[in-house]
Amino acid sequence: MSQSPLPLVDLGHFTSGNPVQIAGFVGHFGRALENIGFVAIENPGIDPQLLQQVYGVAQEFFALPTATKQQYQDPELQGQRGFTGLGQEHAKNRSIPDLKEFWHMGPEFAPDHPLATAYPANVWPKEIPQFQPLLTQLHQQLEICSHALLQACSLYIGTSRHLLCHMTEDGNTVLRVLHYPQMAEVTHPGALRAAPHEDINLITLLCDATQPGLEVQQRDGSWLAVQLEPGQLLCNVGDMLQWFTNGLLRSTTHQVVNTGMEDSPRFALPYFVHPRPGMDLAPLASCVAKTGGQVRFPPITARSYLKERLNQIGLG
Ligand SMILES: O=C(O)CCC(=O)C(=O)O
Ligand SMILES: [Fe+2]
Repeated sequence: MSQSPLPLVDLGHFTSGNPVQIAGFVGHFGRALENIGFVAIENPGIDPQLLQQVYGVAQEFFALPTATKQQYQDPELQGQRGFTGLGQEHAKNRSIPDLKEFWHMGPEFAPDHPLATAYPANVWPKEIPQFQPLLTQLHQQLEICSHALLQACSLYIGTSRHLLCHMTEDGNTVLRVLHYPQMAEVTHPGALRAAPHEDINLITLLCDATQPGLEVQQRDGSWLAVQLEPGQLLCNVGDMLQWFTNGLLRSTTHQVVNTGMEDSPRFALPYFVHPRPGMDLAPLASCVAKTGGQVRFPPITARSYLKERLNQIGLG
């Protein structure tokens, strides 16, 4: 396992830099997504105090009795909103479930919005009144950050600056509050906190987790342990963006390891950016040109792609 750091870029150079800094950001960010698929972001615009408050309510929620948490697990929602307990999600082609439980929240729409009934409504734990406002605030800050990163990505892949943002407008973007319990609480031999997997969506933003454990697979197969500095955020490419860019940008395998019974509980906050369900993910011509001219993936809507992939991981 290697410890060399991931590429690091400063989002301030993109959002308030001069033209040279903007171009530098686009180049560094894009090349990192192309080479490793993961990049650390300095100055992501996420309030560190808010992040600590969110981890505080996450700790409070997951410390509730299992029966209380299960009130927020609706089998009809198949994990798309509210609580999902231990033993549910597993990586693709793997039967042993991951050692994690989580909470999902999605976008909120006004009742007269055309997509108001397209996604399940959010649910909120009544035991923790601050859960909803804090998560909603974090979701908003992450959305702003994701827009800047998607713009930089669009410029890098040679399309109009707003194309990827436009694709994600009213998409089913989900904030996941993850809890990996202390190992002594679980018994499944061979299970990992998160088995090797690739994310399904366009890009993922990962706030700094409360404990180490995340590892990214490098091109030579070795695992790189990721350790962010406080205030940094990770961005990685998901399979939908790899598809849409004809493989130019790399959806990299990653995992969360547990090293022993003494592991502390770990909390993490991935934000999975999704396109609108009707968007076609057929590879973009500019990316086909940059990847040798052969179209590698057929057209498919984000809706069909997601449905198939959720089925493969026990959430569909
Ligand atoms: O816990 C982490 O740091 C990463 C989680 C992750 O990769 C996922 O939920 O897809
Ligand atoms: Fe992931």
